[in-house]
Amino acid sequence: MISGYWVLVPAAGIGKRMGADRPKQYLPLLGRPLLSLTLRNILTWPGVAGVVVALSDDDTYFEHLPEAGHPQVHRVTGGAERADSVLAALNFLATREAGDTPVLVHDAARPCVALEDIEALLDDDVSPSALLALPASDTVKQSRVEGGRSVVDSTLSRDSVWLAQTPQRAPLALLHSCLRRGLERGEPVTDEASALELSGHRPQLVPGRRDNLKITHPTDILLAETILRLRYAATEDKR
Ligand SMILES: Nc1ccn([C@@H]2O[C@H](COP(=O)(O)OP(=O)(O)OP(=O)(O)O)[C@@H](O)[C@H]2O)c(=O)n1
Ligand SMILES: C[C@](O)(CO)[C@H](O)COP(=O)(O)O
Repeated sequence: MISGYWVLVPAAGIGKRMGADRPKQYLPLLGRPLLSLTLRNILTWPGVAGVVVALSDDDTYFEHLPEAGHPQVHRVTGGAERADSVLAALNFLATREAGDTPVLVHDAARPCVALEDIEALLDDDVSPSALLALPASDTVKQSRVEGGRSVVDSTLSRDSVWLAQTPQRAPLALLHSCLRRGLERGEPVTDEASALELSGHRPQLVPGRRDNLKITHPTDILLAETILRLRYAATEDKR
């Protein structure tokens, strides 16, 4: 398993789809702010060299998190889109670490990622450019709009359909150059893998667990709390 990698955490979003009274990364899960749970999870991963969190320039919540004072946690100001926030974190890291430094990018909004998934992504046999992803297990429909309604256009083969998750992994200099290039071209870069793909790379897909959900809508809060409650209980039972 690789070590000495850095984890970049885009946490500068506003959570429009959550529709809460604050950015979703600060909503409570089991009584703790979501971002605190995600950072606490990350800081248990084996071999982490440091964490860079990208925050909104008007973020007044982060400084109150216990992880804000952690020596391994650094902060930068994020940007208008997730990719801009990731680029800000890469800019910070590029002045401090060698270009071959492994980097993992992990959404603040994914607190439930399991250690077994992280270990799978960090395995020595995995490509230096890789991502966790959920293989489609339902029938997959392609839609089109007819008469103002979404209707089925076709049914896709699920065998080659995966839902991208995070962390997504790549060497620092490669990700930095690919992301900069994608943004300069105005490409829709919604994850790190798409930036690499646009430059001709083919990141490896590593099967991830379904419980590594991204907290996006209100119902996801309840799902995540249930996942974490069961996980903590299972950990207690092992003691
Ligand atoms: N300008 C942005 C937008 C998003 N993110 C982060 O990227 C992650 C995944 O993005 P998403 O789930 O879309 O979060 P939001 O953009 O906050 O959600 P919404 O699209 O509903 O506003 C989140 O941790 C979010 O904080 C970020 O760092 N900078
Ligand atoms: C990066 C990501 O988690 C992969 O599924 C996802 O794209 C981030 O959420 P967004 O809504 O696209 O910003």
